[in-house]
Amino acid sequence: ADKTKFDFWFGLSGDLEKRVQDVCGRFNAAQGDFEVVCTSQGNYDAALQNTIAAFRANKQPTVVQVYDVGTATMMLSEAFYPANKLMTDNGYDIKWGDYIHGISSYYATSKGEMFSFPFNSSTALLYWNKAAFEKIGKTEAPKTWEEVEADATKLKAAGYECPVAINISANESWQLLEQFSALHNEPIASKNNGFDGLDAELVFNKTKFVKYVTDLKKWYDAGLVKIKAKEQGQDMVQAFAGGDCQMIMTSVGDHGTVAKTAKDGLSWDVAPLPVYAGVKRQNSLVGGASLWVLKGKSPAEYKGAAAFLAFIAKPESALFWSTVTGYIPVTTSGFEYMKAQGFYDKAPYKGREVAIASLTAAEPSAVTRGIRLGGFTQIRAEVGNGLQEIFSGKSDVQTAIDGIVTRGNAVLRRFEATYKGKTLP
Ligand SMILES: O=P(O)(O)OC[C@H](O)CO
Repeated sequence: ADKTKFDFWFGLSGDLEKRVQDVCGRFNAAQGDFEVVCTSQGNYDAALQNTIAAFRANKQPTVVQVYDVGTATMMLSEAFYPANKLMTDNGYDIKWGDYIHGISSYYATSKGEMFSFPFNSSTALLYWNKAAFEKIGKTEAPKTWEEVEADATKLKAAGYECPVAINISANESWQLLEQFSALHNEPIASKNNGFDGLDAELVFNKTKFVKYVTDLKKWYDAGLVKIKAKEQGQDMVQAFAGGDCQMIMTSVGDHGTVAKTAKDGLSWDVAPLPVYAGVKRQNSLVGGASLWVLKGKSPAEYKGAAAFLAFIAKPESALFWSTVTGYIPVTTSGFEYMKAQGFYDKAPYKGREVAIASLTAAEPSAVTRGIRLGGFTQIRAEVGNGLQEIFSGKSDVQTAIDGIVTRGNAVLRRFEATYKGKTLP
């Protein structure tokens, strides 16, 4: 019999795009009834925007990967088939309690229902060059921002031209604003980062974030921080893997890519992101994306989607996916299976446990559960614009961050008006 084909659109690109294709290939090889056709949309923003546009034209895929901060937009969109309902309708008994609580709670409704499947979960980490640190007499990564400044100064004096590299596009709102705020237990927005109402307002122009960006700019002016971008030939991950820059902050999802592309002999490791001295470290935010099923497809396609999602949820799939990327397992059974297989005892996977330690450093607070704000793609774009203004010297830090908040709040008010009378589920 002919196989039922269905589409899966996703946001990951580069090496991670190939790894998603590996997962699709494994599913297609594992059974004979369905064929998932997987297509990268280039990045997370595009995956969400293209899906919304396709939905309007009735050309949507059956399954789509939506990043963490797209959750509110999806939940209010009425474009999806709830994951929990899809699985029940197709005869699967998914143990939702098997999903690691900090991960499932990011995506769950206020009643604890799961409308999407956690897939690639991450957090941001500090990647550091051990050999360079040895040159300045250190065997450990800096734990505070004060230490980062001191270490970067010494690295610079020792001849390292790029002690810290950052990217400042919209995407890095994640590390620079969102993760930083969570670690310092500071809100991004009122109403518990939006979880408690569509009338939330951005507040990060009045938090420690302002001091942080002020310091980053000061360190940039002193040559301790360099800005990298793919458009200029090298993004920060490439700069780190190439040994050109000694510290970066990026997703543990990039761990596999760094391991694979690191220049010969590069000695490196990962550590939790630093916090300012005297701050009690909070848990970092769960990053990554979840998988949503869209409305308007045939029963056969839904059967395929359910089989695909059940396949991904298996412990063996967790082991495969985590091994080839850097993403953390999203289920307890996956994590236990990986430990039983000795995964974390082997280099270079050892360091991956740092991500779990960072995510569980404290019981999540009201502002470290996640972010649930509408239109967050546009808000991140505003964060990117504001950072550009600051680092190009066009605007002072406070003025630029006030501007991000004002424009971001306008995005939130438009979203609220679109869904007038509705509340988050
Ligand atoms: O780079 P990722 O996949 O860990 O995702 C980072 C952010 O959570 C995306 O919103």
